[in-house]
Amino acid sequence: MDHRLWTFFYLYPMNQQLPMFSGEPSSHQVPLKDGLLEYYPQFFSTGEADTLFRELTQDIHWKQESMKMYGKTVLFPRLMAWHGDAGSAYAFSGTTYTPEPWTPALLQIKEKIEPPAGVHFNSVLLNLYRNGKDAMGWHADDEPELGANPVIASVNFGAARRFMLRYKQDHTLKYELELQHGSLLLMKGTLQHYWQHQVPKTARLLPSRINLTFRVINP
Ligand SMILES: O=C(O)CCC(=O)C(=O)O
Ligand SMILES: [Fe+2]
Repeated sequence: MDHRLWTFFYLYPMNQQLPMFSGEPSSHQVPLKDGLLEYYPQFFSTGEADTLFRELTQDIHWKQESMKMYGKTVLFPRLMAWHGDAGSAYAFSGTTYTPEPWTPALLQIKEKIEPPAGVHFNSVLLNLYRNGKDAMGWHADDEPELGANPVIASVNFGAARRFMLRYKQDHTLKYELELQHGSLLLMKGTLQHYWQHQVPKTARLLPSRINLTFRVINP
């Protein structure tokens, strides 16, 4: 099927509140060219998501990190934190991050997402987007320590934001969804080889949003 048709087909039901008749949260498979997304709009109940959002906002030591670009120090337009098993150090944009230990809230989330993800995660990168001006530019999660075809589990709390994907070799091939409060997005297969993703800035006045990407870091 034409890719734009897929986009329309999947985007429509994704924003609906689907009734859940079984105990399992419902999900949508998005079979992209050379990659796979699986979206669970209401993976956490609203009550659970509200509590986790509050706990993470308060308990994480959020920091504005910087990176060197063309000899200049540039602040990332968001706050970040890195948690995980001791020994899962992670190099990102020229800096090596040593993880803080797991907190009860992080362990609670990790235990709940591991069955659908089918892997045991040893680390999580946290990003706090303070308002619509905070963002993340185009990139792929393709650092060598993530291995060839990583499963990355992205968990979202707070303001809903656009999550855009583009095919690396043909930017007209695109997909986009709005990541909701309490949702889980699994990125799988060869997605990180062939696709980039971003969370764009918006002029809309938005409250804060927390995204967690659970990862398996190979030593
Ligand atoms: O905030 C998001 O939804 C994306 C986060 C992301 O791409 C990353 O942490 O690598
Ligand atoms: Fe990413």
